[in-house]
Amino acid sequence: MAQKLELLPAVDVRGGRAVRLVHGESGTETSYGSPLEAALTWQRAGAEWLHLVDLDAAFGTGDNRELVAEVAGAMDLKVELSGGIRDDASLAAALATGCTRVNLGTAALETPEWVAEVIAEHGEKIAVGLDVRGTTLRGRGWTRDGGDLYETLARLDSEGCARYVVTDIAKDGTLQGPNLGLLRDVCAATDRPVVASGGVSSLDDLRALAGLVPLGVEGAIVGKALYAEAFTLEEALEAVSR
Ligand SMILES: O=C(O)c1ccccc1NCC(=O)[C@H](O)[C@H](O)COP(=O)(O)O
Repeated sequence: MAQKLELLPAVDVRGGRAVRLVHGESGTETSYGSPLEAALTWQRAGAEWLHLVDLDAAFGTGDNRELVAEVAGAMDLKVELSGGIRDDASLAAALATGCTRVNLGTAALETPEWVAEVIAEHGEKIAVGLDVRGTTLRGRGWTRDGGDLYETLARLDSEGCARYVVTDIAKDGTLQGPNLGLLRDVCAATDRPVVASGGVSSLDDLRALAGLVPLGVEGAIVGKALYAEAFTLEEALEAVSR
């Protein structure tokens, strides 16, 4: 039986609040209140995963480390933690939350030797976020160019990276649908599982992503669509359950 698509509802934290951004751009925030309440809402709705992002740490405008640790610690589900994890101290703090895995972004572009080391040391606990405009990677909270997607993917594959979280920044927070072509291309370029992120707007988008599971898409992060109540998480889980 084909594996079902995993769903990862997102809680992005900025200034202590759960927010959504458009194209990941600082200053486009819509606030949705308490991150803990949001996370508990997704957990109560049956989520198996939470995608938890410290946006301040990603942008270099401070951090929400204690709050993120509180949210991660309150969860019974699996947590993928992202945002500003770039060195031994931030990685240790992230892993100490008890999260299931962390998502490295900027570090994979700027300190590849360190990333190779932590992949070798932590294996499945490390995913790399490939955040792209076209086929150009972006780091530092998606504000700086960081090289070619496929060259970086080949390097990370050779270093044993366990999985990738692939975001088309042009789609993120826009409710315009995921970039299925990009996901197909990435899946064709790697045998590692891919988590799709950005742009999900409808249950049909989720069904389309579920159709890519045989190609290597393992999961889908869903943010804005849940906060905008385009559908409920229960409906989303049902839509990808078969
Ligand atoms: O994940 C990061 O490190 C990050 C850094 C800078 C800006 C945004 C960042 N993440 C955003 C997300 O992970 C979104 O929650 C996710 O792509 C959901 O997108 P959508 O469903 O389109 O709201």
